[in-house]
Amino acid sequence: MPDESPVLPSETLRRAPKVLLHDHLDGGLRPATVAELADETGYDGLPTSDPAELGAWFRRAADSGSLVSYLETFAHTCGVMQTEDALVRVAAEAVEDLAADGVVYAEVRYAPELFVERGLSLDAVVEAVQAGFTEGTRRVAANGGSIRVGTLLCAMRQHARALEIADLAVRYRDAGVAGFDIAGPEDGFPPTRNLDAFEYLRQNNAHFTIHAGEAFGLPSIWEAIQHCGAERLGHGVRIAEDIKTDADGTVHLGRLAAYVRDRRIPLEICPTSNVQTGTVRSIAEHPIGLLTKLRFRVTVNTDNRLMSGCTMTSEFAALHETFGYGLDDFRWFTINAMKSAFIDFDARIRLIDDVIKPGYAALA
Ligand SMILES: O=c1[nH]cnc2c1ncn2[C@H]1C[C@H](O)[C@@H](CO)O1
Ligand SMILES: [Zn+2]
Repeated sequence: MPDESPVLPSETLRRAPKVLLHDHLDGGLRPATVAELADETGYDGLPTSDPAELGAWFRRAADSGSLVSYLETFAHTCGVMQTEDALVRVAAEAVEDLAADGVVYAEVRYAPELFVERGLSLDAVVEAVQAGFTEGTRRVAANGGSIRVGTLLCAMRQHARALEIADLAVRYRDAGVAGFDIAGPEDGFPPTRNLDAFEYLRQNNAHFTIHAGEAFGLPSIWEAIQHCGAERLGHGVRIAEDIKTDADGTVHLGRLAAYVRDRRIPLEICPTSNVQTGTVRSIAEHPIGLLTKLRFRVTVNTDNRLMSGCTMTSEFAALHETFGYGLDDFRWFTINAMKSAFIDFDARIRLIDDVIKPGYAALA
């Protein structure tokens, strides 16, 4: 770890090409958009309509120390995302915000089943979000930028619609849906409740990740990989519980941790979110330091930009400040993420060779 590395200005980190695999659409709205959509759609549940106060409120409420209370504020973002117009707007703005943050490839996820309260069909939800991503990508290109966005469809663990959502992901895979995920409360909702969905996805050669090893420990990670067949782990941070370090610094990997590392299973690490949900006490104590040193396939992600008040740039800045990571480390996280994306191999290689490597070389 390059402790003596020079201080990297935030603008350098912003310009560095970044790849984001774990970002929730309903966790990344602009506060002003939440307020305006509430007004337009007649949603009256917000604590305030002032954008600055609203942004601060979301962050405070998410600093909750538990995943279950962290998830409570999504009722408000989902509350204002119940029309096609709202979904198009939120999706288009997400792409603009990610591009402004220096993200060159993103997989943005959401649960279609949360946007049907006012009568939209699941298909209409997916089509509206895809239209928004297309519009956002067009606006970025019109401003001289470039970004590619893929979609992951989530099923909520506490509902019983995973097979239906898996089918939706397969049906829309040629329209921009790159994969599937399960999200929501982890404790009490093991991933094996959705085995039929994972079986269906595997039969259809479709990709999926699973939120696991955030609010629940090793059994959740083990089930996600060995029973369900997850290709990546959403968070996966509690794999550190299977790693022991002796007083003399010798490290021992348990069988599950060794398997995750040997198979290069990507960890979608979201440092700030993990502090907010109480998964870890602080960024300084975050196992990303150990996992990176041990060369797990670590990726860095935002999770929920609104609730965490973060961006990819700010997550990189926090890691730079806390662990002394420099551009070589950020390039490594970025290439790890690009290799782990759910788009085709040729496209991943092209982004690595034509965008990421030259982008870091230009900063060096
Ligand atoms: O970190 C998370 N863990 C589990 N579920 C989450 C996390 N962040 C967001 N979600 C939930 C809330 C959203 O409504 C849902 C789909 O984006 O996923
Ligand atoms: Zn998440």
